[in-house]
Amino acid sequence: MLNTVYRLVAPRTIVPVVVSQDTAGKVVVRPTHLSICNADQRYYQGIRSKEVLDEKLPMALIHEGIGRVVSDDSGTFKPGDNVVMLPNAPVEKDDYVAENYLRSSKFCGSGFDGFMQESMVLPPERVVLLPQGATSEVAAFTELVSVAMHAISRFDAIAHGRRDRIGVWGDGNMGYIVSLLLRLRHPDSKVVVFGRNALKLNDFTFVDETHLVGDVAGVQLVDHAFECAGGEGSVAAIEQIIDLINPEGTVSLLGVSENNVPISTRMVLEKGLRLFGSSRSGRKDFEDTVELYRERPEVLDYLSALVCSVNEAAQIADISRAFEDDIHKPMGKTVIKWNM
Ligand SMILES: NC(=O)C1=CN([C@@H]2O[C@H](COP(=O)(O)OP(=O)(O)OC[C@H]3O[C@@H](n4cnc5c(N)ncnc54)[C@H](OP(=O)(O)O)[C@@H]3O)[C@@H](O)[C@H]2O)C=CC1
Ligand SMILES: O=C(CO)[C@H](O)[C@H](O)COP(=O)(O)O
Ligand SMILES: [Zn+2]
Repeated sequence: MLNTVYRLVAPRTIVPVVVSQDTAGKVVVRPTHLSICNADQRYYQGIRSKEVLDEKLPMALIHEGIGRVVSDDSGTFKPGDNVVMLPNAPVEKDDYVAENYLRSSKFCGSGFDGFMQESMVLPPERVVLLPQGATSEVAAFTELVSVAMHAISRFDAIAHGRRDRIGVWGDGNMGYIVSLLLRLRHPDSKVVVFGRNALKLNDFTFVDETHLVGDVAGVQLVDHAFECAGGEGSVAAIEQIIDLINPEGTVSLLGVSENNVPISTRMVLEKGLRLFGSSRSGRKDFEDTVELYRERPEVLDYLSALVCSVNEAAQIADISRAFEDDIHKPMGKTVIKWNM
């Protein structure tokens, strides 16, 4: 099959390339709704180092997206099925290391072509059926929800059992989704969010407390914490977490930083903290996320608060405009209605 792939060849420069792809045993999915992640912006704007850009470009961006099945040579899906596409492609199995941590796995939009393609040709294991009625604009960023699901599952396995107060640092998309899933998964815990923007914190209607990071005097310590700030914000967030967490607490790190983050290891030692990182997600996390949409459809309503804009893309200029608009958005996710 001939397929057009829209690759970033240099910062802010996207070109179409026609490639031939083998569809034997594969599902052909026409992307319908894509969503931009901060990781895409780091490539689009050329924020990554020259070495990384030289190594990874040209590459089609985007690893958050859904689509409609066109054909399936494996017989797993029917034409017309609405599905979420999984960006992680493991090439081996390990008894201890999850698929998203295996160094051999291929991740769409990070070294391998992402979803900015006319059609995606995927093995059936990299496709999950969406429930009927799942709002497309929200389902578009299911991958981000699955990352939060993954981090919370790891937290559940690692953190000690006193979970009276769980702190979440970051008032953006990741902070919102982690807080929402914590609320559902740990209804008896108090979810306490720390952010930099009063306006964004107003949207966290389902949590117990919100605090501006500059105004934490008298705030009760938390038992465990999630860092969802990323970028330069990670430095201050991790410093404050170490200050405001009880001894033997667990800190889940989710924010991606371009530069190394200095950490007060003295206090990590003195408090006996456990810091663990989580990156990306695996098939089980996608299945759990879709199951959550099915069982608790109100989650989709809460997530819809994150849809900042839906931009239709029918030509390359539209894709560039969506990326440029995303840079200046006040909050939330930029969704692209993909008509390429
Ligand atoms: N681990 C993984 O697999 C994944 C990681 N990420 C990463 O997670 C991070 C967050 O992503 P996302 O939520 O979409 O980004 P957003 O920009 O939407 O959110 C980050 C938020 O954190 C706020 N912030 C900055 N500094 C602090 C601080 N010290 N304390 C509390 N809040 C702070 C920012 O405020 P302000 O805007 O005012 O600076 C902003 O509102 C990014 O680094 C992203 O790359 C994303 C997807 C998956
Ligand atoms: O967004 C993400 C997953 O959803 C991760 O941040 C992303 O995979 C990191 O990749 P890269 O090394 O290319 O920045
Ligand atoms: Zn991402």
